[in-house]
Amino acid sequence: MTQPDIRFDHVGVTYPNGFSGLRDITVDIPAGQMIGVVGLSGAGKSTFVRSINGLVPITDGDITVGDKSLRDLSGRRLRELRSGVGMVFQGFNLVGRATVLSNVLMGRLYHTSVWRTLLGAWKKDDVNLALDALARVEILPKAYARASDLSGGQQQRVGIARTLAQRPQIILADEPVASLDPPTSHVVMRDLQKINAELGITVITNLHFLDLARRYSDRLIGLRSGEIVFDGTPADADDAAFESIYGRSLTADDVLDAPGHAAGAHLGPAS
Ligand SMILES: Nc1ncnc2c1ncn2[C@@H]1O[C@H](COP(=O)(O)OP(=O)(O)OP(=O)(O)O)[C@@H](O)[C@H]1O
Repeated sequence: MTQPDIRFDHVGVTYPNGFSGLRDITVDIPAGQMIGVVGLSGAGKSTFVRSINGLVPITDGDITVGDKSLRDLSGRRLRELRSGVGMVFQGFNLVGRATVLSNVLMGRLYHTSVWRTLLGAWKKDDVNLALDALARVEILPKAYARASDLSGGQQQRVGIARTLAQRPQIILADEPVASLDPPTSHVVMRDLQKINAELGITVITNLHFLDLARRYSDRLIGLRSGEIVFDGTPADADDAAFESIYGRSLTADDVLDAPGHAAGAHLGPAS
């Protein structure tokens, strides 16, 4: 199956309260790229990422995923598009009292009849797919543990495995490491990078920390007030680029691995 390119054509998102989340975004994302979306809080990163699978409806322009237009896509056709676009969430979104394997099998829901889902009568192929996905993120031994008994990093890897079980062409990761400590953040980002490199799946990750975005992406898209103010390789992202994205110079709060930077700690006010 050919992987789809993603095209934003003059896309705008105006929320029901009139707030403009994205303005006139035109950008092409060829299949197979590993993209880091960066910007200040409120810049529109989540809106950008979530518009690609219709979680946030666009109000101007159009997004195409392969030959499918998201404009006015609803019902069965929207579900079909979403079946090829996996999503990884900041809060993992697992069912805590269910096993790891059951959570991963949820990635097969679109391809499974209601009676099989209700009875837990999963097809052997689907179970094998779920076990393979767990092996890929190196937590196969936890397949029969309760999801809530896992550490945050392990839970996020289950979230990634669930997405992989979906056999997606695109993975959208919305702040996937925001709840994790620095070493675990690197593990999860390496998983996403590996999946991109080995399976050719387009991965679009919205990240608060610039050093993570630079290290694990091959292209950075910088947003500010709902507009693209930077689009280039990590090597292009010099001080001037940071200033245009953040409207100020880089501070320790923008970097995960700043010296003495504990998880979630703030070294001082942003200048
Ligand atoms: N449902 C909504 N209704 C109204 N405004 C919204 C809604 N969702 C987001 N916004 C606003 O749109 C802007 C962009 O939000 P978005 O969540 O995309 O930013 P972000 O860059 O991901 O920021 P953060 O890192 O804080 O999540 C923000 O000003 C936000 O308050």
